[in-house]
Parts: sequence; C-alpha cells; structure tokens
Amino acid sequence: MIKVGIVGGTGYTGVELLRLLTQHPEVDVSVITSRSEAGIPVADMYPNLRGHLDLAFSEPDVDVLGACDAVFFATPHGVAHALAAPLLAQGTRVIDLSADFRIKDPQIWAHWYNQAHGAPELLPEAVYGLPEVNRNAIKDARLIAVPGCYPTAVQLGYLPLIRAGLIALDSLIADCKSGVSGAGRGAKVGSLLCEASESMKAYSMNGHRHLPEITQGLQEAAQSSVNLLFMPHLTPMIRGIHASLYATLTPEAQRMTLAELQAVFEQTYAQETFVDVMPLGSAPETRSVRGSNMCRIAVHRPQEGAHVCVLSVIDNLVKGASGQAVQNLNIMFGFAEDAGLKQVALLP
Ligand SMILES: NC(=O)C1=CN([C@@H]2O[C@H](COP(=O)(O)OP(=O)(O)OC[C@H]3O[C@@H](n4cnc5c(N)ncnc54)[C@H](OP(=O)(O)O)[C@@H]3O)[C@@H](O)[C@H]2O)C=CC1
Ligand SMILES: CC(=O)N[C@@H](CCC(=O)OP(=O)(O)O)C(=O)O
Repeated sequence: MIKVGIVGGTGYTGVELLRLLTQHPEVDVSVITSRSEAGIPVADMYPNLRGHLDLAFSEPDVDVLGACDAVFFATPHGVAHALAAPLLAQGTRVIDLSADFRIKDPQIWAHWYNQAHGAPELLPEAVYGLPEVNRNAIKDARLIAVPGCYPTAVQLGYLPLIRAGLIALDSLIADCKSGVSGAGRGAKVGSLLCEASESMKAYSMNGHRHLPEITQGLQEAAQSSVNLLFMPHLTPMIRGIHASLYATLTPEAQRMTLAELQAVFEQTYAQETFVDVMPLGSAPETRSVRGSNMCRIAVHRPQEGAHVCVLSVIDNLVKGASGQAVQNLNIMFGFAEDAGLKQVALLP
C-alpha cells in the first residue's frame, strides 16, 4: 500500500478523488486538507463517504504531506506552484489537477491565467498527464500536470486524425458543452439552479484558457502549427463534457471511406482501456460515461462530404480530472492502470 495525500479536499475534484481512492486496492489516503474545514470529519461533509473513510480535514502542512508517497493537488491555480517544490524535495511525487504545470511556456500561462507563473523552474520536468499520449514519460515522472476536462475530450477526439495526417490543420472547430460541476463547488451566480437549469449558453466566446492547452497538445502531435476555434457552452447537467469536433479532410483523406476512417480510430485506441471507439453511426451520450473514467468516441462524415465530425464524451470529474489523476498514479507506481477505476457508468 502507498500513502497518499490530497490538498484541497472540499472541492468537487477532491471529493471525487476520495470516491475513487477509497475503492483503490493499493492506496491508503492518509491526509486530506482544507483550511476552512480543518478538524471536521470528511464524511460529515460528504455523506456518500460514510463507512468508507475515517479521516478529518487538516490544515495543509508540508511536513505531514511530505510523509506521503504521492500528493494530489485539487486546488485553484497557483497553489501547487508554491507547494510542489518542497514536496518533491522530500521525495513525494506530485499529481496536480490544476493548470499550474500544463502549459510549457510560463509567459503564455501568465497571459491566460492573469498572474505570474510561480514555479517556472519546475516546468521542464512536469509531464502532461494524458496517458494515451505520454504513458512512458508518466512512468518516471515526479510531477504530473493532469489535463483539463475540455482538453482531454478534444485531444482524444482529434489525435487519431492528426497523427495520421488526415485533416487540414487550419480547419479545426471544437464545439464543446460542459456540465455545471466543471465550474467547481464555490458559490457563483452562474451555477445557481435558476440560472443554469433549463437553459444553455456559450461562454468565453473570445478565448478560453483551455485554448492554449489544447493547441499545445495538438501541435505536439502534428509537429506543426494548428489553428483551432474552441467554443465552450454551459449545459444543464451536473457532470459531463460533450465535444463535437469538426475539420476538413485533406484531399487524400476525402478519398477514404468512412469505414477506413473508423479503422484509424480503432487502431489508434485498440490497446487503450479508457477510450471506447463506438460502432459506426453512434452518438455517444454523456450519461454513458457518468461516474466512469471512459472517453467514448464516434467518427462521422456527414453527407460523405469534405468534413469529418468526431463526437467525444467524458465525465469532467473523472476522465476530465480525478479519474485521470488516479490513472496517472497507477502508471507512476506500476499498479494495474485500471486499479480503482473499474466503475461502470451510472445509467440512466
Ligand atoms: N471541476 C472540474 O470539472 C475540474 C476542475 N479542475 C481543476 O481542479 C482544481 C480543483 O477544482 P474543484 O474541485 O472544482 O475545487 P474548488 O476550486 O471548488 O476547491 C478548491 C479546494 O482547494 C482548497 N484551497 C483553496 N485555496 C487553497 C490554498 N491557497 N491552499 C491550500 N488549499 C486551498 C479549498 O479548501 P480550503 O480553502 O478550505 O483550504 C478547496 O478544498 C481546480 O484547479 C480546477 O480548475 C480540473 C478539471 C476539471
Ligand atoms: C463549466 C465550467 O465553468 N468549466 C470550467 C472548466 C473546467 C475546469 O475546471 O478546468 P481546469 O482544470 O482547467 O480549471 C471553465 O470553463 O472554466
């Protein structure tokens, strides 16, 4: 058994980590921090954990956390910048669910996150924790930047086409929908029931902070520049990301049949436990992944025209955050990659 800690246990990704880790055969959660709830039993705040976890929130303390084999950060941006270095120095591996180490250029990070980067010296060793792309680097990493929710759904959808050189790289449009839990647990007017239910709207139309993260990943895969239009929407559901991903097929790819495009996706993800390429003609639903670490994908070519449309769904709190974080932990410590992640999605 390894000992793990969680910094920021009261948010949705923190409690989702606990839901998964209490079922993990190789992990003992020994510390969970909250400054505002220190001393309160975790199961008093989250009754779904009653009978599964006998632990109270505590103040973040670097020495206590440093006794863990790994520490997850489920905190707002900027917190891991300050605490990662002292933990790494004590030999503790760090898995950060925030965006602190996702973007390789600290100036680009500062532009999109409106603050100076607090630990640029750690960026060279931080590994972007998308296992379907970086599994080998994750094995040896000390510091993982867990991808954001939209970036996970969008990259997994586009990667097979980009790797195979099948789409024009200046033609990408990602039309994405998120459930409200993506905005976190903090009180915000836009997350109120009367504001978010029975309605849907676009936001960050002129640029969302996930744009540079997605572009960085797609450009790495393409080894060339990529032009992406990314439009996020808030939808009246609690969990889920639905990404409709469009692109123009290259002239050569337009000579391929849909079945051949489907085969590209099936081959790319044949060995991946957590990516399900659905049969031709499928429309993946967010509820088919709710509570599970799966990404379900379907590829379409409407009217057999010049455009491809990939549909990609994940649960923002699982494959989009805490489940992917546990998948990284499993790879780092040599556990079965699906340890603690065998949940079947909750449907209906
Ligand atoms: N919600 C989602 O779908 C996704 C979220 N993420 C990212 O995961 C991270 C966590 O998000 P979410 O779960 O929504 O959490 P919240 O932002 O709602 O909660 C943050 C947690 O961090 C703690 N915290 C805040 N400030 C500090 C600090 N300075 N030092 C130590 N602890 C602190 C809080 O507890 P306290 O203040 O009591 O200490 C709280 O437990 C964010 O970076 C978010 O962007 C990533 C992917 C998806
Ligand atoms: C619905 C909603 O508000 N979603 C969040 C994204 C989810 C998230 O928290 O992503 P990070 O991990 O990059 O912070 C947003 O658009 O800001």
